[in-house]
Amino acid sequence: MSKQLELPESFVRFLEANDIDPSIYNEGDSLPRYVRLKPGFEDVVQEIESEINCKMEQLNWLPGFYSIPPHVHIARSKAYQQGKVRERESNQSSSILMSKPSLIPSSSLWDGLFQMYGIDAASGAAVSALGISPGDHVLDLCAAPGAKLCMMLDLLGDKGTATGVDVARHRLSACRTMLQKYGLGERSRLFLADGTTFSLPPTTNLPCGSCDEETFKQWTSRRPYKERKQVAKTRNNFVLPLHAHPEIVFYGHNSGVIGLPKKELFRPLDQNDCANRGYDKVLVDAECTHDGSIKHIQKFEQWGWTTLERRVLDAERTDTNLTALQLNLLRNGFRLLKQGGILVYSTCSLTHAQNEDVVDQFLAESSSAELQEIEMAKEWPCRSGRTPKTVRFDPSTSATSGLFVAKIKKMAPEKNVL
Ligand SMILES: C[S@@+](CC[C@H](N)C(=O)[O-])C[C@H]1O[C@@H](n2cnc3c(N)ncnc32)[C@H](O)[C@@H]1O
Repeated sequence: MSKQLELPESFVRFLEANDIDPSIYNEGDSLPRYVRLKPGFEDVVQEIESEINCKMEQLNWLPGFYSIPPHVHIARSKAYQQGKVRERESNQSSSILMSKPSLIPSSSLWDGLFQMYGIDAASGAAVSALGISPGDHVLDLCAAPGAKLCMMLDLLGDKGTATGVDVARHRLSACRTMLQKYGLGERSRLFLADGTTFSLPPTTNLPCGSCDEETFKQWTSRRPYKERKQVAKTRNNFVLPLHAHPEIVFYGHNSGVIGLPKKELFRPLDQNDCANRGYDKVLVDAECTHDGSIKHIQKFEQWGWTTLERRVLDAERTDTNLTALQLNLLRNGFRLLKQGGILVYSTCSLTHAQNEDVVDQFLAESSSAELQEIEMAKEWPCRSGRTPKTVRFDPSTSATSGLFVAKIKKMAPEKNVL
C-alpha cells in the first residue's frame, strides 16, 4: 500500500497555488523505476535480470528502456555488489562483458554492469524528442549530474560531439565521473559556465594555431599550479560567480579540443555566426522547483522538510528570478542553435509558470522559433500541455516522473516586409 506523506503546510500552499493535486506524492512507492541499456546491450537482459534478481519489462514506447519494480535499487542490490566482488576475485570477464567487447571501457572488468543507467523514462523521452543523429554537435545547457547527457552521447555513437554546461562545480564533477565511469568521455566537453551567457561554439574546426601557440594537450585530472590556485580560490563557491568566464573541466580525446590553441577554444560565437556555426541540437533541461519528481520530493522525508522549504519554496518565492532564469536559459540555448536545429526545453516542475508561460513568452518574442509537434509523443503515456504541441508526463497517469517537454525549431529569420 502507498504511504501517505505528511507534506508541510507551505508546500501544500505552493501546490494549491499551482493547481497541483497533493495526492500525487502518495503514489511514489508504486511508481516503477526505469533503467536504460546502452545500445547494443539489449541481448543481455536475461543475464542482467539474474544479476539484479528481478524482471525487466521492456517499454514499447521508448527504445532501450525497461521498468523494474519500485523497490529494486540497482546500485545497492546484493547481486550488483556480489557481481563486483566475483569479478574482482575470479579476474574473469562475465558473459555480459564477453558479449560486447568493443563497447566496454577498459578501466575494469565489472564496468560491464555500468552499461545500465538509472534514468526515468520521461527524461529519456525528452532526449528522444531532440532526434539526435550520429555526427550531430549537441549542447546540454544544464547538464549535471548527466543522465541525459549520457543518453545523448550514446545516440551520437562514434560521430559528433556533446558539450555539457552547468553552473554548479560539484554537480559537474559528478557528471565528469559519470561520463568516465560509462566510458562516454571521448566526444564530450564539460564547461563550468553560466548557461544564460555561455557562448562557445562546437569545436568542429581543425586546429589552426601556429606552432608557438599554447595548445590543449591530452586531458588529465592533474591541473597546473596556476589553475589549482584559481580553483582553490573559488572552492567555497559551489556555484559559479556571476559573469565568470567558462572553465573547461573535462574534454575527451575526440572532442575537438586537443591540439586547439587555448585562446581559440574560448573565442565566443559571433551573434551572426550562430545560424551557421551553432549546435545541431540543444537541450535546456532547466533548473526548476522539481515538484513533478515524486521520488525527489519523497526524499525530503529523510532530508527534513525544512530543506524542502529552503530548496524548493525559496526558489519559488523568488518566483520572478526562477522563471527569468528559465527564460534566459531558453533564449541563450536557442541563440546557440544552428538554423534548422532543434531545441528541447524541459523541466520536472508541474507548474504552468515554469513551463507553458516560459515557452509562450519566448515564442512571442522570437520570430524564428517554431514550436514543433513531437510526433513520437503519440505513443508516449503523456498528454498535451496547455500550449498545443507541448507535452506533459503526469506521474498519476504516466507511471513516470513528472516532466514538461517542448520542442522548438530554429527557422530562417523573417525578412522585413516593407
Ligand atoms: C534539472 S537539473 C539538470 C539535470 C540534468 N539535465 C540531468 O539529466 O542529469 C538542472 C541543472 O541546472 C543547473 N543550473 C542552474 N542554473 C544554471 C545556469 N545559470 N547555467 C547552467 N546550469 C544551471 C543546476 O546546477 C542543475 O544541475
